[in-house]
Amino acid sequence: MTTNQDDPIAIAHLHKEFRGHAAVDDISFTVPRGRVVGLLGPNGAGKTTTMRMLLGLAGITRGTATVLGRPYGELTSPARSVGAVLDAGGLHPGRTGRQHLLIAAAAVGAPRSKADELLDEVGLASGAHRKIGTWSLGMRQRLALATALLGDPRVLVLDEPANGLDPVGTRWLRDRLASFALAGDRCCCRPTSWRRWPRSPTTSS
Ligand SMILES: Nc1ncnc2c1ncn2[C@@H]1O[C@H](COP(=O)(O)OP(=O)(O)OP(=O)(O)O)[C@@H](O)[C@H]1O
Repeated sequence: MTTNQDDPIAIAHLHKEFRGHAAVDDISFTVPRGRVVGLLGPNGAGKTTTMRMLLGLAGITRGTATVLGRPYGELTSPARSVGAVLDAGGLHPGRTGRQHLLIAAAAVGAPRSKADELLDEVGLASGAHRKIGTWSLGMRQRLALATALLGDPRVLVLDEPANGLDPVGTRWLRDRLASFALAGDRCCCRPTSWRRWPRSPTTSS
């Protein structure tokens, strides 16, 4: 597959081995501006590992993965470049949703008002003062998405963001991602498990 290195996400001949076993084998794709692209493949096909390499969370064995033309580690303001949801289970259970978002806002230099605005937008305003440990999976997914949006990034990378969302939440997420991609020159990449599919991940938009 040919790739365009000018696209906001560009993956070229990416390969990852864990102790001699290939988790990702020579995958290439790009995510153009204004698009929401899904990465499809069965469990264990390497979707999450691909996203982790893109975000600098896993080393690359061979190939390249760039966001806005650079490896993630070379971005000058990563939070303003790319927002990510990789594991909504990683939130601190003893903090309230609002505490979590205020801490994250301070870390990326976003105003406190942005945290409250996003809590409202993702439908968590009424539960924001409860501890995250008491929240449902869908609520945690919404909070993770709000966290990813804090820096007003140009690119979103989301790993199975609809997990745990109710039908209304799933519809809201679809519309939100479409409007995100359409606003300016932004784009979104979201892996989705799909059983009964060849082992190598493929893309669809
Ligand atoms: N840290 C690790 N050490 C060893 N093997 C790993 C590690 N992370 C992932 N793998 C292996 O790499 C392969 C790809 O895993 P990955 O989580 O990327 O798949 P996936 O497509 O996201 O799966 P799922 O749809 O179940 O989330 C799997 O065989 C997995 O066991």
